[in-house]
Amino acid sequence: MSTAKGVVDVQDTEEEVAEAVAKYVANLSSKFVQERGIFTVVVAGGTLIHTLRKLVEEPYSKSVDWWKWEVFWVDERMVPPTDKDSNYKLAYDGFLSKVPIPPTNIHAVNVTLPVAAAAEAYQTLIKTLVDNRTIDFSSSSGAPRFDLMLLGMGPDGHVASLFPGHPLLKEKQRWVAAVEDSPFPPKDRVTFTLPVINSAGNFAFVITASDLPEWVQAMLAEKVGKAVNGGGGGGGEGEGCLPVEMVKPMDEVVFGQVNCCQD
Ligand SMILES: O=C(O)[C@H](O)[C@@H](O)[C@H](O)[C@H](O)COP(=O)(O)O
Repeated sequence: MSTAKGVVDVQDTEEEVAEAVAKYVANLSSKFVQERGIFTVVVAGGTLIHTLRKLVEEPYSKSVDWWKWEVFWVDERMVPPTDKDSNYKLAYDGFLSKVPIPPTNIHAVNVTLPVAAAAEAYQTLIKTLVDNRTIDFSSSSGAPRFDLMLLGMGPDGHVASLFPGHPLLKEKQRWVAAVEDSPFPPKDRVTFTLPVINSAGNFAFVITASDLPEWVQAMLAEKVGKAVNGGGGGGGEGEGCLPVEMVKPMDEVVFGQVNCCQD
């Protein structure tokens, strides 16, 4: 799997998407472990974790150097880590509990704090890890550069907990922000902002839902078309611009199925 800019990997089935994603992540893991001795990975909630299942099966469960992984969340819902809505629980049950990543390398949002304090604490943690070079830094954007960001897209075009029309889409300074009015429950969330998402060293959209509304499919097909042509996507910051359209990292791979991201 190439990691060149604007790769689109459309498979026939979800099973094949899961295979392709596992191979892509395992390859990047070995590249970064070799180059940096560390692999910083950001995950989302949603169906992504289920799609990652092949990565925790053989051969990858044995070949990946899990001890070098540092794991983060692009967004978290402010519920206890035992709650069915917790992104931590989702990732722990489906992924993290199955591989030997040291617990100290698993960086969850502190959901015991009030949401604004939790966002600030997560940003402080990330700053500390940038300062000690665990997380790479993009001098061009001034934001952390995670080695890999694995994201999904919501049915309304939301990414992380950045929702259509939300003022946080214009955030330029903060790396992590609190959301207290999520249109999907729970209302309180902590999320990375676009400057961090767009600074990712490698970025993959993993989109396997087949029930996306037609207008979202059309928008995605357009984004995919732009990626195929090597562009970073169009769209500006104007009103009505979907969060997914505002995601423009340097190296983007879109994984999808034939029935989800093609016209
Ligand atoms: O906490 C969240 O809600 C997620 O991080 C969110 O951004 C998710 O990735 C999308 O909603 C896609 O979800 P699906 O993969 O379930 O479509």
